[in-house]
Amino acid sequence: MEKGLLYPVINQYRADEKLDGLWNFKFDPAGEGEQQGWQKGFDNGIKMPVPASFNDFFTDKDAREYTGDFWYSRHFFVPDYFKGQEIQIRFGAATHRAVVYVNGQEIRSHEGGFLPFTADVTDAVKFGQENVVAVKVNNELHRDALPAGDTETLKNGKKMAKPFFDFYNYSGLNRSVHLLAVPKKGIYDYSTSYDLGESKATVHYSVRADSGSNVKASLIDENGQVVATNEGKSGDLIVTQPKLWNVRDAYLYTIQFKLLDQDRVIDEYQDQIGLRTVEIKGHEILVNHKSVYLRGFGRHEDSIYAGRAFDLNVERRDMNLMKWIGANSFRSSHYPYDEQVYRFADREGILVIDEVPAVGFKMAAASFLGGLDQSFFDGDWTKELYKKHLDQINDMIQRDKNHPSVLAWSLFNEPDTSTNSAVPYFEKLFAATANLDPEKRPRTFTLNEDDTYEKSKCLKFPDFYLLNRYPGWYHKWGYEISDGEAGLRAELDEWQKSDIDKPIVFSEYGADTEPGLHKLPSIMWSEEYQIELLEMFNRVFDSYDFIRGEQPWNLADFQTVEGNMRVNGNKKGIFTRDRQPKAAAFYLRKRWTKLPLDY
Ligand SMILES: CCC[C@@H]1NC[C@@H](O)[C@H](O)[C@H]1C(=O)O
Repeated sequence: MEKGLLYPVINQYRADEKLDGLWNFKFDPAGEGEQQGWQKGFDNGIKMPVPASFNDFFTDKDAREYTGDFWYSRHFFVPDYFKGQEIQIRFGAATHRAVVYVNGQEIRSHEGGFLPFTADVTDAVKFGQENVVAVKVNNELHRDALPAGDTETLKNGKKMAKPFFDFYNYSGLNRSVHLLAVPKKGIYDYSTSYDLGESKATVHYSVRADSGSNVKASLIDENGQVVATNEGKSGDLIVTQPKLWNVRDAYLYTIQFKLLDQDRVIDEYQDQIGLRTVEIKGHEILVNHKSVYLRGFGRHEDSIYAGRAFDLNVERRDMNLMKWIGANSFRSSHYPYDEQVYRFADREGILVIDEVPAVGFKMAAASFLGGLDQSFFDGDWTKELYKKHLDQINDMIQRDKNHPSVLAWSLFNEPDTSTNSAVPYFEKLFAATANLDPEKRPRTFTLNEDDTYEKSKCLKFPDFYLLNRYPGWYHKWGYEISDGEAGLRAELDEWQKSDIDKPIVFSEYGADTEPGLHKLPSIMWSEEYQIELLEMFNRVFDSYDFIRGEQPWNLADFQTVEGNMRVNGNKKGIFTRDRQPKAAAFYLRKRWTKLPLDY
């Protein structure tokens, strides 16, 4: 668990210098890096862009598919005037694990390829001089790590990733790297929660900072007017006539904390927040006590050239596509996205179901690759897996808890929930995560095809349900789709007859579609069939009032491992991988823009 994951800010107490750009890069298949002294830095090697996945830059298959250790290194200057500050190197993500060295000294290691971590390098840097950072990264997949998979060694001795999940194992320093100088006794974290009254809103805040200091908190509106202040490390900021953060109608306040030692300001942190509440009531999802019907997508951080790297240009385009089509939400399938994505969503009024990379926790996924027939939760890997799983939920909630866009936390994607061993694992995890979020937002996970109402043993845990269902594609496809609809309705009738009084959101459904393939009458893979499948699901959604959301899979086509079921990746996108519309995009836009934006 990280000490603090505050997003970097610049002010008179805090400096932030990005270390993005070309780093030196080397594969280390023989595991000889330390022995060769690479931890002291190296100037030879491939010039590798950061942030980026390394995979798609290469023209040879061994490099693209490389699995194992690989190294990054670059020089960086620490100015003399940073002296007295805590010097940190903050990695937005190193996929999947990393060891950080500065001037040859090992600083720390980190596990988890989709969340930030900070290396305190204060005692290792030379002030007023050039320094060198080296990072050993490893992208192997294991059953006791997130996301789950295996790493096999081929007969030629090369390692190969065998994911239990359907996205390419893009690896590297996928997000920005920052050199930070912050007060040694400063603000480590803050959290907020909200109460909305008739004509006022109360911001309950709490600041984690060095003992012996005090805090002056202020709330500032979009015109720069201070609308509320309070003294104390925790307390209330009360806003009269508040402008609430609403779905697709965002209003952001700046919250500012000044840390005082006696009456001297020693640190300051400012961030943008939105005044809103989230709750589940019966089978309704409520934002500011108003029912919301989710429309949007499962997504991936995925684009050509830089793979899984965060790309501001792609994010801007994706947000515009979602606004154009009439969406109001997305799920960060299947891992926490770059922090800038949530800041985009905060500004655009888009709701996010934030998902931890607990994907592939199902032997069916592994047996897709010849796995075992046991439960995923009674393997010799389960104990270690649980520790990492809880750690990454902790960090995801600690990192993302102050975003108004975050609606809920998804703790798994399509896990095994139908075996007896699943129950104690879920029991323990839901108990351990119950109080991590100061706002107590709903926790959930997606239910795979096999985890139906009658088969799943874990339906008591989630606060609402995310269903991934694929009649019309993985079964009852093509001309049989009418049977697929009948089967889907039969399952939903079971849900309806049950005493379950929680919302259901369809978080995945769809058809692989080759853009430009047209056929009358339709056949699978044609653009016409993708629309017919969506029409079938929408007929079903419109028949059950406890269905409170529709998020087809996926916003855009994305890269996966190669295989006889993938044509250069997963083609279930409503948009192509270069973000152009398939015919289904116009069909969904017609359906969704009929609804009010915030409905
Ligand atoms: C039947 C499981 C469907 C599966 N669900 C998880 C996604 O990550 C995959 O992309 C999707 C697919 O196969 O299209």
